Amino acid sequence: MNEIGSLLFGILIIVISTKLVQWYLKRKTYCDILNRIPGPKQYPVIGTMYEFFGASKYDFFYINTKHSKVHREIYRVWVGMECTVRIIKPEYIEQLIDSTKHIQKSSIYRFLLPWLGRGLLTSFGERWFQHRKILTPTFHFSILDTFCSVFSENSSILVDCLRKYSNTGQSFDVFPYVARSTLDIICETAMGVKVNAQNENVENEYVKAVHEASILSLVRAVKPWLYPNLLFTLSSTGAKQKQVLSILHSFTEGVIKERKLALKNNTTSAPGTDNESDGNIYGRKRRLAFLDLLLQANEKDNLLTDKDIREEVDTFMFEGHDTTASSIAWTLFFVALYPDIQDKIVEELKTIFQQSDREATMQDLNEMKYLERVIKESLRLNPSVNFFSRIISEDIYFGEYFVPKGTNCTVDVYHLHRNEKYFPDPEKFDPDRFLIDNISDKHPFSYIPFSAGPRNCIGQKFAMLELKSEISTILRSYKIKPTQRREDVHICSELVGRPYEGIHLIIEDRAF
Ligand code: HEM
Repeated sequence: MNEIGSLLFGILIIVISTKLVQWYLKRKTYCDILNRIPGPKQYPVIGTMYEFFGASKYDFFYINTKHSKVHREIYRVWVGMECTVRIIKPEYIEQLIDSTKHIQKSSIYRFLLPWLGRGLLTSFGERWFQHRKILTPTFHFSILDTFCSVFSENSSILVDCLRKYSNTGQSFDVFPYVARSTLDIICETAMGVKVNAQNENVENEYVKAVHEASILSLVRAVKPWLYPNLLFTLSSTGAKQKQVLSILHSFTEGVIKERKLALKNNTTSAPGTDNESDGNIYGRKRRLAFLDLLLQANEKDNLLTDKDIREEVDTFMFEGHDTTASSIAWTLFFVALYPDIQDKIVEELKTIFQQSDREATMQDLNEMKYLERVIKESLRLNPSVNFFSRIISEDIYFGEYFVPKGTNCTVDVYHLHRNEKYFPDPEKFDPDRFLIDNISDKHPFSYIPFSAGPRNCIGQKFAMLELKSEISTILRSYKIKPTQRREDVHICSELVGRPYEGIHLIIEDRAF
């Protein structure tokens, strides 16, 4: 090597070393700041991921949250080289989610992108704002009113599907039945198509694929070596995901295609069709499917592309059926465990329906105040969304702890709901915690099963009506009894917190 070559080589080494030192110092300062927040011991590169080594996917929830029992307000974990600050204190949660600044979901949601794309759950910025504005009217009170008959019809089909177990003493897992029913409901109400999943006797392919896609996203999240897309694509998890996504996307594409065709042939009650003016179709009030609004925005105003629609449909199909299925199953479990609470619900239903077997209307559902408290208490103890995450978009202080911009921050809903200050004897199932007099002195962010602030759950009113309709219809037909003890049913937190072993019930006909 001549002199110039050696000189250039020397300069290159100096530049690279300087950059490395700069990166190291910056990184060290960043890590030092975050390591002031308490949390488990971390190691270079792997961070605190060693906790997941050898664990089965069913342990994720308990590993993820075991530190919340020790650090009751805030702590940090390191997913490889990425820090996540977990917050449990209502005041910190309010700072994060009540603000319009920290609106972007955390980096963990990127694993949902192949499935849900940039739908409402995963998008941010102007795109999120525009889509939320387009979608909000679909959950208007007057539209929900027209959905109540769909809730009732599908709840009755669910009751029929369960009849074979009644008075037999045979225990069965109610979860798959409920999941098929909530899938039928979301398809019919939001998408305007009937898929009749409840008529199938086998596990529905779409429901099964949702389950698998949730697990695969989580498996990837705890294996940093699968983060690079290329490595993931080559892995067995990547291959499985490809297969599962093809089932999910063909299902939603089919739903969109069917609805588009129906709109074209004028066989629906969509806005802008001949049926719109009469306000009544097939003896029912006109229904405005969520998908119709999207298709309208696509056709008339060019606001949404075909891909945008597919992504929103995937998001709503997932958010709209898995969360509710889980909440219904958990609530049925609690109601089965506590017969006195079950009796009180039935008393309320007798007052409302006076022995009639008519369908529940919106007004009936609004009168189910005690059942509402039972559902709220169930969502407190086993929220279907146990955690959700954001990126800190501006430097923030949580109490004495500084968290720099760009850090992931997770809200631990499960442990928030067990704060003894707001929920004394937190493991006790007590629906009366939600009596008006008992909630007035609670921190507004101490109970957030549907999140809160600008990115709260858009479907929460829909969900509450659906839950009441399904649970009340079941209890008007059957007495339900548990076959598992509470301590034996574990949470399997994929994206939604499901009962790991299912919810096994015994049912008997009820003379209503
Ligand atoms: C018991 C049932 C439900 C629970 C517990 C629940 C809970 C939540 C929570 C906690 C979030 C915030 C998630 C996050 O920030 O990552 C959320 C968002 C969302 N939920 Fe729900 N949800 C339920 C039912 C539904 C239903 C029935 C629908 C649709 C029909 C729905 C649609 C959505 C959508 C689209 C978002 C994203 C909203 C946005 O970011 O603007 N959810 N839900």
